[in-house]
Amino acid sequence: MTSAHRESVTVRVPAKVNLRLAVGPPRADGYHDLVNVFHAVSLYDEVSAMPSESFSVRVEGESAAEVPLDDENLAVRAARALAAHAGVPYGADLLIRKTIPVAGGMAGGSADAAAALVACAALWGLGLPREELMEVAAGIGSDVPFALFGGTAVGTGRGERLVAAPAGARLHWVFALADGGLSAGRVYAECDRLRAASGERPELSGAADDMLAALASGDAKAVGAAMINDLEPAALSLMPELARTLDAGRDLGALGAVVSGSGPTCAFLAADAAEAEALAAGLRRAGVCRAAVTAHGPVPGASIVPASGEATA
Ligand SMILES: C[C@@](CO)(OP(=O)(O)O)[C@H](O)COP(=O)(O)OP(=O)(O)OC[C@H]1O[C@@H](n2ccc(N)nc2=O)[C@H](O)[C@@H]1O
Ligand SMILES: Nc1ncnc2c1ncn2[C@@H]1O[C@H](COP(=O)(O)OP(=O)(O)O)[C@@H](O)[C@H]1O
Repeated sequence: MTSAHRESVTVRVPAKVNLRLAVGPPRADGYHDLVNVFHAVSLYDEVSAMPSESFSVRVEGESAAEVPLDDENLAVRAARALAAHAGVPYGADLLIRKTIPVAGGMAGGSADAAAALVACAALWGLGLPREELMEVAAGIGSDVPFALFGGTAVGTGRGERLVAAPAGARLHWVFALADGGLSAGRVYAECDRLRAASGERPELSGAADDMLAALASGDAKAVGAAMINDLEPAALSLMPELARTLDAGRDLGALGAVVSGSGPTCAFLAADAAEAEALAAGLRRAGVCRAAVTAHGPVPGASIVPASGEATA
């Protein structure tokens, strides 16, 4: 491996929460059209890429055992896809330091894929514009482009077509982590099943209007009131115990309480950092979650961590 421009590149990448997730009817390709207001939060994974002639991955962190180490790993899939896209013969040894809950509805695997794209593009000296990385990202998974994009954004199509949303004020969050995970595919299928049984007809037009107005106003209370996740009934149907967690957060004064994406992590909005800490402590005391962590948003998407001595990456 002689052509790599660096010894190693490390990228920090945020988790997401869905501030508004509107789900349309199932499409012919098995996916659903969405209006998906993504919001990047300060809960991060780190992915380092080292030069190699082949592709491999190691994972460190509390939930490392739940992450696949073969080609099913989304970071490996992303690195391979980038090499194929750019037509380069390089490989990479990837190291993932995992903090984002696995299968938790916070897009940790997608985040790692986005981080691997940024890390390998730099490691291999590809000089690709972000837009081109976004195209490769969309081929890996619906949530991968947002992990590159960061901030707050509205995703349409499968969630991969992104437009930045008004920045608004800094938002303070508590995430209640659950035991076990939920598969996104299973939760979408359960959503379809519940809707078929009730005759509900989903409507995407204008679905994010209330949330976008609330974000633009900078009023956290309005944001909390506009938080709606169409996948929540399906996640609650598959994991009924989450209702207790959501109720506990509401009783503790959360401005908004939703299941994050396909779950089972529950997201609570607090008025400020101190209220978020108090809410997290209350959830722990109530014994309604495996762990409760605080974070803020919006934060930038996948970004290179400057090596020591480097001013910028
Ligand atoms: C629900 C969301 C909300 O942001 O995220 P998570 O909460 O899982 O992180 C996403 O839509 C998940 O995105 P992601 O996890 O990248 O999904 P993909 O790998 O593309 O697809 C996994 C499966 O989810 C279903 N799927 C996904 C996206 C979409 N717009 N419609 C779907 O029906 C399909 O059954 C697909 O086979
Ligand atoms: N790098 C990765 N990190 C986490 N999960 C991964 C990764 N690569 C593949 N996966 C697989 O993707 C599934 C969904 O993971 P994740 O993205 O964490 O959840 P979610 O889609 O709920 O946000 C996991 O159960 C795991 O099998």
